Amino acid sequence: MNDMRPVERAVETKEIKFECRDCQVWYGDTHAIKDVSVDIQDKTVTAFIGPSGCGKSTFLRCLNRMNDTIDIARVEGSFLLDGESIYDKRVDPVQLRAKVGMVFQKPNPFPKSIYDNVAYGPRIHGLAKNKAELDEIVEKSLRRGAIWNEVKDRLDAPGTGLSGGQQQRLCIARAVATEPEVLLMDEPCSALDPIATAQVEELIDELRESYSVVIVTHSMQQAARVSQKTAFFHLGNLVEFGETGQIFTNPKDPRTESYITGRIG
Ligand SMILES: Nc1ncnc2c1ncn2[C@@H]1O[C@H](COP(=O)(O)OP(=O)(O)OP(=O)(O)O)[C@@H](O)[C@H]1O
Repeated sequence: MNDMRPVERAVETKEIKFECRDCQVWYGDTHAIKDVSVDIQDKTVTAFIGPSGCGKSTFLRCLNRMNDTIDIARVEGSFLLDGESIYDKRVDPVQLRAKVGMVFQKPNPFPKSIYDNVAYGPRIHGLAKNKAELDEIVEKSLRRGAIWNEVKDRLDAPGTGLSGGQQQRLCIARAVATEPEVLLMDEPCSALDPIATAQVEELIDELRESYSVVIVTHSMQQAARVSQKTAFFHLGNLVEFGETGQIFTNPKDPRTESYITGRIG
């Protein structure tokens, strides 16, 4: 039979990496995150946007238990990574942070060589059996961080001697060296010039092929350029979450519209 019906295109379904439900965070009496529920997909860049103090970084830090390090912070709700609670008593936060890596606003290489910056995580997690394997991990990670060509001849030089943009790519290489599944980035370009920012944005787009990436950004242009999903936070609430294109062109909530058109922020 000559079947002329159009071939149905496979719908691209991405796995849910993080399933967050009814999440709350308090700092003492300050209710910083109010009843937030969101699904974060694998192999996707998700941007968290919103005015200063709305809770973007607080929520990001919940995803690898960085708020545990803040005495007055209290976290409630369900945070499931691949279906398992990351706040379960059996979960070791150090192991969790190898799986859910983080890159900070200000590049923060250790006061060690470029090589040792990247080798640090694999060493403490016992990921290499010998020096040759470690060398391989370091090279692969620096390549993923899109900085290998710039540093391959000076791996023993201090990481702190690199330019700001190179330091940030070194920190990304360090974060991917432990083979994480999720990469959290808290305003990773805010200390970088436009050229270094463009390099890191390009890198984020490549990292999406392997990881689930969550980025906090103050730049709506950046969110629009690098992310496929966007979450808009306001006063601790997750006001709107959806496809980045929809959030920026056809927001459903008037608060989102006010923010993206520059009326609040
Ligand atoms: N360590 C802390 N101790 C006490 N309060 C905190 C702490 N960190 C954040 N807060 C408060 O929690 C709320 C949310 O802050 P958070 O830093 O998560 O917001 P943000 O959206 O990331 O802001 P920004 O864009 O300015 O970085 C704010 O009211 C802030 O003052």
